[in-house]
Amino acid sequence: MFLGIDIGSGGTKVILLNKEGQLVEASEISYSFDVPKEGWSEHDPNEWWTATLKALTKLFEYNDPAKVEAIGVTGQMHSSVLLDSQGAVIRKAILWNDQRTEVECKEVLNHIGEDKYRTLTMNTLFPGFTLPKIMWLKKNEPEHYERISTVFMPKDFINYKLTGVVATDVTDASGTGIFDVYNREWNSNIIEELELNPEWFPPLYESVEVIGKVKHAVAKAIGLKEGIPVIAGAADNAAAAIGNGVFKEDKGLISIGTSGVVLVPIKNRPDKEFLTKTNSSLHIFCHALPNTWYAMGVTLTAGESLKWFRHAFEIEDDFQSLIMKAKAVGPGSGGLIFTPYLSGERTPHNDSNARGVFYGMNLTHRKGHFIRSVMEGVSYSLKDCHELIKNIATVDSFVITGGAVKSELWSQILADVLGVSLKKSAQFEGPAIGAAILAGIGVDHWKTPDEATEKVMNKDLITPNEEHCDLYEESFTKYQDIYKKLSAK
Ligand SMILES: Nc1ncnc2c1ncn2[C@@H]1O[C@H](COP(=O)(O)OP(=O)(O)O)[C@@H](O)[C@H]1O
Ligand SMILES: O=C(CO)[C@@H](O)[C@H](O)COP(=O)(O)O
Repeated sequence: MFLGIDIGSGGTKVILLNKEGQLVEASEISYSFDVPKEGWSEHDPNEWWTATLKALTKLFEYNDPAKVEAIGVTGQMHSSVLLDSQGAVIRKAILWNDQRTEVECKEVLNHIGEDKYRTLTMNTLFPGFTLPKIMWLKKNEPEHYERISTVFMPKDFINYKLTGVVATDVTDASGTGIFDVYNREWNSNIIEELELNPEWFPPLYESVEVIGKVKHAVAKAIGLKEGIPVIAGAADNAAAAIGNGVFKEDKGLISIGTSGVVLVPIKNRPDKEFLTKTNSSLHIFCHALPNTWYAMGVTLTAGESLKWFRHAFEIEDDFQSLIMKAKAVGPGSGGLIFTPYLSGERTPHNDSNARGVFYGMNLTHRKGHFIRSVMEGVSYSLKDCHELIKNIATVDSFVITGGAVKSELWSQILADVLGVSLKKSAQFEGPAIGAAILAGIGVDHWKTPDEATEKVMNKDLITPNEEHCDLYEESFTKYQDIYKKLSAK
């Protein structure tokens, strides 16, 4: 069996995949990230490790850990884990949806030159990326900056706890802002220009490469056999794509987890000419198989918008009961429109000051209208991403994954808003499954992801309802107008 571990933003998920690619068991330990200030988000990496151990204890309650043959870890992207020279965590990780570094992004882009920076990395610099966080620390927390010995991502930290090896992979390095996505290597130009220490950035691997073996003490504590290989693993969106068989340009992935993404593999290696056709709010990153790349639009607060709504209004109902209330309301939520910019937005606005709005409230609106409008608003934001992706890739079909896939209504709303058929993944633990598949490839059990996924990818097809599509098309225009009218940009 192969073990997949996913350090999600809302919980750590662990899964076991058998050698036929079937999901044997899954377990999750949920948590929430800290929001110490408006626009900030942080999480203690040690909590991710504790959650991993707890989730594994649950997973192995009725499964034999000695049957695990390889391990793949994945996790949220960009969230900076900083270690000192003793391997201790210096401070809480600053997460992918943190917006504190708008000034540092501008400073870096001014220093290097915006066009040059984009050519060097294939991307613009978003506040959630790792580089501006390092620059922020230099200015605001010099006592922490001085202690930095390693900069890596959440899944790399778990790999380090498992193996003692400091490493990262090309998919996560892509989201640091210090990485040459075209050549799949650290960008020495940026490192030199910004006077960063090149030793902070770990040795690079392709996602499927083995970085080391589980340490004796850890193997003993979990009950694993001695010497189990751990692969480098991949960023969560790349892993989710692999877990859903999305690694060629014919198929795309849409995910609604804490964040929302629209992802398509790119046909050819992305070059300067490709960049001229590509909106700069899209991400161009290395994919999890050697010599492959993808383009991605990101909505920062997707599933998290519904979670926020539940907390903000102290609603006791679970997601299922909450969504029942939305079901009773017709498409369009009686004219109520929500913009999900609760922690700024990347695609299409790249605006850390964008904020959420409920627009069009009237005396007829009830709780169900608000819940449905949140689900619709998140879907509109993914339509914004989809529109930009359509300009650069022709994709025959999209698979939908993430926690929101548990809801039939949300999946249908998304199909109606986008006006495209969606294949709904049978499993919502896409990233963890993808990590386990990559582990299977890493130890030569499978050659390609579809050898693992073809038997298990039973996906329901969700076809859009044409009447609803027309209505949503009109609401989408109003949704876009809200940002245009209220934006401070
Ligand atoms: N039963 C459900 N119905 C609809 N949405 C759900 C349900 N359970 C969870 N979600 C949504 O899924 C999100 C979490 O998705 P998940 O993929 O687990 O996120 P992450 O990987 O970021 O931790 C929640 O924020 C919530 O909006
Ligand atoms: O920042 C991004 C992608 O660039 C996010 O997609 C994070 O990778 C978090 O993912 P989830 O926890 O929502 O899966």
